[in-house]
Amino acid sequence: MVMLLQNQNQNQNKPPNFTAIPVIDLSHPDDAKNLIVKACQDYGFFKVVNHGVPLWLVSQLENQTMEFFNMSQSEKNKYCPPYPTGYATKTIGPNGDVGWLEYLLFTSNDFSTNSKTFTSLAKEYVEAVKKLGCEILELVAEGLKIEPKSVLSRMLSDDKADTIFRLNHYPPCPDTDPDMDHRATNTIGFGEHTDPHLISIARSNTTSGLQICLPNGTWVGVPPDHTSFFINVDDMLQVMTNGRFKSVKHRVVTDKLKSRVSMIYFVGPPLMEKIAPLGSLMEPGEESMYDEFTWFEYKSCTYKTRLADDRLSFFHKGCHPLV
Ligand SMILES: C=C1C[C@]23C[C@@]1(O)CC[C@H]2[C@@]12CC[C@H](O)[C@@](C)(C(=O)O1)[C@H]2[C@@H]3C(=O)O
Ligand SMILES: O=C(O)CCC(=O)C(=O)O
Ligand SMILES: [Fe+2]
Repeated sequence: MVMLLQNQNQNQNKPPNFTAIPVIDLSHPDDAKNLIVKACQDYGFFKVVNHGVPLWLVSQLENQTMEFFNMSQSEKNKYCPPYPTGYATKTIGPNGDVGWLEYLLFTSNDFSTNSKTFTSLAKEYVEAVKKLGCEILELVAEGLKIEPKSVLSRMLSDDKADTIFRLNHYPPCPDTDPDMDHRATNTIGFGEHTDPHLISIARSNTTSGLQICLPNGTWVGVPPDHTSFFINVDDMLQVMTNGRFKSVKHRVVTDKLKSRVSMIYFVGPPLMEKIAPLGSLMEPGEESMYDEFTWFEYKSCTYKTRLADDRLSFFHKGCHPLV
């Protein structure tokens, strides 16, 4: 893959690893519900183990995904239907963002590529991850002590849930930056952003690269763990918890020698779902930080902005969205 990414070599001086990452064991739901809420408040980010998604499924889908990305560029380009679904390289979104990656993006349950095996594995994986998403959203409601416990998970179990499945491939990037005196620099694979949805459920192979921003503004590296899932709090969950949970800012840097592959399932509500802080969560006299809007309105705004833009700021009480 030939890539020319001008001004993309940023010195991200390898940050320290996030050693305090909350690890939630889903085989102990009573502990898990409280630990999840704490993790969402403290970092907007946590890792789940004993998640119930079969590891054979995960690794077979990863192999199939690599088979796709290992095809010739001209073969892959056949899978570039009109944005936002299908295969793309370098460009992220419609507004000029670029990264050192290629990816497949599926916005429906149709995972068609050249391989029937890929299609059926992707279907099975997404079903399993959807189940995991419902379980996590139920635990969030239970941990927050709000009823019914399906108050969040119902948006995902709804047939009209607006989800995205994304497979990212970051080829090795042998960068050297003459301005940096040949010190190691890292090229941006996926620039910093928050995810717009409710939660994102992500995993990767054993190559590092994912970094998150802690509430004090420090960037930390997330040590890869190919058998676990990493959960991000996204913008919609920040709104629905009236800011108690923080949508986590994250980015991906490339590796000089190893390729990285990640699979992310973005859990979005039905397009016409009205999004506002949950009434059952609000303390007496607590003011809503956001005006009510639909997920469709937020999503439309998302696609009019750049990756690093603070999209939520347009929806703060009294601000006028770009719709
Ligand atoms: C630059 C962009 C890409 C993005 C849409 C956007 O205009 C801003 C948000 C981006 C993001 C981040 C999370 C997901 O990867 C994604 C699919 C999403 O819903 O919002 C991407 C969008 C994209 O790649 O199309
Ligand atoms: O590749 C990753 O681990 C994260 C990519 C990402 O943030 C995204 O696709 O929204
Ligand atoms: Fe993301």
